[in-house]
Amino acid sequence: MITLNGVTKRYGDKAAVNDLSLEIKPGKVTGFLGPNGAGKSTTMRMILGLDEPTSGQALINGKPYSALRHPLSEVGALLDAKAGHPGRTAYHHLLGLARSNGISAKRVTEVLDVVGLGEVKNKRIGSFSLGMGQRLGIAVALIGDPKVLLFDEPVNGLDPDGVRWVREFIRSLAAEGRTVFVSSHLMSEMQDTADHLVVIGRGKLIADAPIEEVISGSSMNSMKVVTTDLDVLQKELVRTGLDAKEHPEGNALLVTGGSLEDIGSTAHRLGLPIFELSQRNASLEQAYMELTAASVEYEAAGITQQPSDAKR
Ligand SMILES: Nc1ncnc2c1ncn2[C@@H]1O[C@H](COP(=O)(O)OP(=O)(O)OP(=O)(O)O)[C@@H](O)[C@H]1O
Repeated sequence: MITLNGVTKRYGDKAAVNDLSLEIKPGKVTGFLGPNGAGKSTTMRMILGLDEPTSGQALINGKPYSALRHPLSEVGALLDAKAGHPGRTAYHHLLGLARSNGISAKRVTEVLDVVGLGEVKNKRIGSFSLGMGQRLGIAVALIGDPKVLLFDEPVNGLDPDGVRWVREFIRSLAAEGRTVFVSSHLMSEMQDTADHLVVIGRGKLIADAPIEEVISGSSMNSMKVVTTDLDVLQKELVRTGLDAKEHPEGNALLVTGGSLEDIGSTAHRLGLPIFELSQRNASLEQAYMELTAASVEYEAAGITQQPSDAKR
């Protein structure tokens, strides 16, 4: 479990992280989202004891990182996959880390197998592809068999096979009951990986909720209805407080702000037959864009963020 109690980090006048309180729970993947400069890396660094909060506390299993007696056995992190001397073999890179932390050489072989690097363990890190480097970074995070794991942009630059492997691996770690906290800018990837989301903007908490709740809160959730008299139905839906307009596909209405039942009962009351009544859920990307629209730090002049097409 990771706990943040009113954590603030100031750089001069600027609060990179502003009074953040959170509990990141075990047994699920918690996605960590926010625009560039929102404070994600700073938050992760404070959890890992690499930055000191200006005020508040960042705790791992109830203790600040500095108070952990065997840190690698309590928390593992993938922050920069390129860390490690290029002339060293994967095995020796991990062995050095294991030895200085009282971890057995057997565990080194074990984690190399777990991440699929067993056969290349005697190759130099410098010859590794990005995907292999990422697997090595994950092996480093796992070396002490910690219950808490942090991954900063773990699929950055990976090919589709690599992305899938990381996603399934991260999910399996949560399924084992570990606390898994993952940051990413790839919304579609987050939608497939995370159970719960924490969204921050300009250092402040914007959302802390199950992923379905974040998506269902989007105004981009819409319904399509097809009937014989679209004008009559549209007027009545608008009169009852729903937003109904012509559907971009034509010969239908696009309705937001109500439920399928609202539309069905209104049509029934008007005696109109329904030929199609369907719901289209927003994507995580659309929900995220709405949530963070007010907190994007650097926006290109003249470009407003438009949620992309609802079709996926
Ligand atoms: N060492 C530092 N000195 C001064 N300002 C800093 C420092 N580290 C971070 N900041 C500022 O704090 C804010 C948060 O940065 P941070 O890197 O945590 O954001 P982020 O959400 O990880 O961004 P990104 O998605 O771009 O990686 C930014 O405005 C950044 O410029």
